[in-house]
Amino acid sequence: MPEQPELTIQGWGPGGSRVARVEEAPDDDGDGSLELQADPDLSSALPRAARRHLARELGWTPRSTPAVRVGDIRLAPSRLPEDARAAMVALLGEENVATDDLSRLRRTGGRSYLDLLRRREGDASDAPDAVVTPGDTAETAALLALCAERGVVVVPFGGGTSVVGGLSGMDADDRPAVALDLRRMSGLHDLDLPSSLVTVGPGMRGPALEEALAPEGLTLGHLPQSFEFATLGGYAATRSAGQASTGVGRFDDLVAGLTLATPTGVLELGHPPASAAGPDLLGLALGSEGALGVITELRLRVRPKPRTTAYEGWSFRSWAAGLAGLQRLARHDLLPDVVRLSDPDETRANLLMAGGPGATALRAVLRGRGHGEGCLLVVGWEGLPTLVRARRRAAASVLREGGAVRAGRRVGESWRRHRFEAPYLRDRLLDSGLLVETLETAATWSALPVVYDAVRRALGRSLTRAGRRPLVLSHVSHGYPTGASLYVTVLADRNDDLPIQQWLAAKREATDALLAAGGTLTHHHAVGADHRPWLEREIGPLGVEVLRAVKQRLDPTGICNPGVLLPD
Ligand SMILES: Cc1cc2nc3c(=O)[nH]c(=O)nc-3n(C[C@H](O)[C@H](O)[C@H](O)COP(=O)(O)OP(=O)(O)OC[C@H]3O[C@@H](n4cnc5c(N)ncnc54)[C@H](O)[C@@H]3O)c2cc1C
Repeated sequence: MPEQPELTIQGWGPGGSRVARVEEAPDDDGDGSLELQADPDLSSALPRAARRHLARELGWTPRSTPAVRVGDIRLAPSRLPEDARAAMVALLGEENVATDDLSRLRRTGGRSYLDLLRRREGDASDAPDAVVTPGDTAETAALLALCAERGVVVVPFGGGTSVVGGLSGMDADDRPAVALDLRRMSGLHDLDLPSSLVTVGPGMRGPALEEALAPEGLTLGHLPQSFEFATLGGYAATRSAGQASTGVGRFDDLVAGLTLATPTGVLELGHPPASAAGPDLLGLALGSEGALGVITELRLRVRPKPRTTAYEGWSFRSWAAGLAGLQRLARHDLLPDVVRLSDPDETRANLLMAGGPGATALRAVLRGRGHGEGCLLVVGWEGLPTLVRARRRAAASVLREGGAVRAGRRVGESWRRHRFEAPYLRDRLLDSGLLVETLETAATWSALPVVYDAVRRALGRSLTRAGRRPLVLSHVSHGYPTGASLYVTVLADRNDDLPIQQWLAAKREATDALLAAGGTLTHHHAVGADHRPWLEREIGPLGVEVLRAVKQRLDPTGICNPGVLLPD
């Protein structure tokens, strides 16, 4: 298996060994799916109209707020006791127990706005004391037993793309901690073609799996925005959803079985194709975020690579009309594989960011049809040509009945081409004095409009400073018969004196508001450290007790990622 590129330390994209720079992004991989915007300068990363729009909406003047040099990031010496290190070396070999600064820095935290702020300000106080890389399930289980005996916290580390503080390693007892890096377990172990099942190591990333499946004409089809760097084990541990999850299913739906190594033994979970042997324990491991043990192998459902794809745009006069249109598609079982309805603010921002004559012409056409303040919907179908044609035709007639107007294939194809670029742009906006963060939830069709209003109001209230309001961009994606997820991107003029407190207050207000309105705490980002104060509101005190009891049985000394999932 070829080396997978390292994620840069202070932002997004592949990084060199010292400096985190977006110029190091690779070229297009040739199949048109990863056209990355590798531009270090905001003025060329964003069209002038989009910059003017941001400045006007946010009352923001771009200013230079660069990250400190990676070499200036503060890192405390490793606290791993020498005898524990020696025992780990005896188990894994010297080359698989690292305590040097760069290895530790590379495995520090994830990629939330707060993680990035800390690293950009030179703070790595949450760094692990060592990085260990076991090679298989047996070594992982032995390492967990060793750490339990010696009181060393273990934080499984996949791609490092958590956006909920999943890798913070917080521990009430402040014990030494190791990052358990899964990169040595990234092989394809078995392909059961008749059953459409593939067995893989958890450290493998999506692009490597897709590359390995391509010669067989197969695909997994899980495409989150973090696709380039996140791992398959990370997806399972966080219950991830990809951009085509409406069609192919969430990552939970793709896991047929897995192996979970815990400090007290190894669990083999899942029995494809299906089983009625009591409650499904596989569900306990999915979304367990390293708090119950380490996922060391996965059996995943794969499917034929689609023979045809069709992406296109539609426009609705209003957000309410757009939501009603999606609901109608869901009721008729006609939701496309990719579905993404932007609210008026996101629609305007996307068209301005796209820039160019095509986007300008489209805006004029939409204005002419009374959709000037409307909502763009991107839809995509994939599969056998006859099925794609039939589903597309049926969906088109339902959309038209709901007042939608076709906006053309270029809208859909353009979204598809640029869909992995936003995190690169985020780095440039962070360099220019902005707060940029996302949050997500899901709600039933009936609750969704209320949740949407509540989140926007809460963010507006919390982030308005001296009359300057934030810009809140939302879209609905991942449709279900009963509802959909809501994804929110927020931009605001950063409070340079108290940037962390500024976001913590906004996040608190928004989370309280979305829960009160009937949304879930998280649709696909997981609980991590950031959401755990609210978990009890979602699953109740007895639910939390049940999880605690399971953890107590599998991890009696509480060394498995104690900073996530369960409230203090
Ligand atoms: C720019 C960006 C875009 C994103 N887009 C999406 C998106 O579209 N959809 C989506 O679902 N998420 C998205 N995310 C969130 C993130 O990518 C997912 O949560 C992903 O599943 C994390 O995978 P990872 O390998 O990076 O895990 P990590 O970040 O390394 O770990 C995440 C959590 O899982 C635990 N863990 C990791 N591997 C294992 C294992 N093998 N066994 C046990 N526990 C483990 C870790 O301890 C941690 O608590 C995005 C994040 C970023 C930064």
